[in-house]
Amino acid sequence: MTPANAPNDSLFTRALHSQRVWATALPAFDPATAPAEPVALFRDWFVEAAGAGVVEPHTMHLATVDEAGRPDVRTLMMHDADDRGWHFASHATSAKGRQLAARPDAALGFYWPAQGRQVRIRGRVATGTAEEAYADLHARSTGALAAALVGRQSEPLPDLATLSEASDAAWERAGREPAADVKTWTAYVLEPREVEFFQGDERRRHVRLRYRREDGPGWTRELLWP
Ligand SMILES: Cc1cc2nc3c(=O)[nH]c(=O)nc-3n(C[C@H](O)[C@H](O)[C@H](O)COP(=O)(O)O)c2cc1C
Repeated sequence: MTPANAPNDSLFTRALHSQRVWATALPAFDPATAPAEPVALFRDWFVEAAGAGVVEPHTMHLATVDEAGRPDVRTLMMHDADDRGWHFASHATSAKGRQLAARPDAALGFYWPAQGRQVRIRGRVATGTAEEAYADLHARSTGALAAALVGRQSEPLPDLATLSEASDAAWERAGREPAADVKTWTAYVLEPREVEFFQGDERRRHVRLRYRREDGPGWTRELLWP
């Protein structure tokens, strides 16, 4: 540690050491009452997270691997969760798009701190049709369309002025041409093989319930040591 870093390091250390998890009243979770299908439980927990005021409960982490097997992760918006799986959208030409095209195995993670709840999902990502991508692109705000119209996601950007110019042009076009298409915009669905629900507990007796399925339709359920 150099002297120049000392004040910042001590602020950092104090801030870090003052943090707590599972220090509030948390809901009880009885796995014996859990439904046979994980998506039903996920949808219940999502409604409860939104109702409890969890900030942006629809954001999730998507983990992929690149062609060399190196993991990558980023935050995305969940667009739906249904019998097919967990839906999201992005550019096929982005890093994640290229990684998923080469290796469609992926994982998602949600964390809802107000309730001490985590959900982890593993499976394969299927690519939706062009019609699904178009519908997704136009289901949301002008800002979402403008952001997609900017394109070139994950390419190196020479400077912020270049982004500002491209963004202004995209906002202008999104307003003038609300039906504009973005060919690289792609709808994806992660089809789950494993879904784990984690209910945190103040005394660290966390409850973990994992659903698993192979190729058949039914799910098996098992508890895991925390
Ligand atoms: C809260 C939040 C939501 C995001 N939602 C999306 C999204 O739905 N789709 C998307 O392509 N990128 C989204 N991003 C940006 C991604 O995290 C990421 O920067 C981008 O997709 C490029 O990732 P890649 O280089 O791994 O492909 C979001 C970022 C944040 C912080």
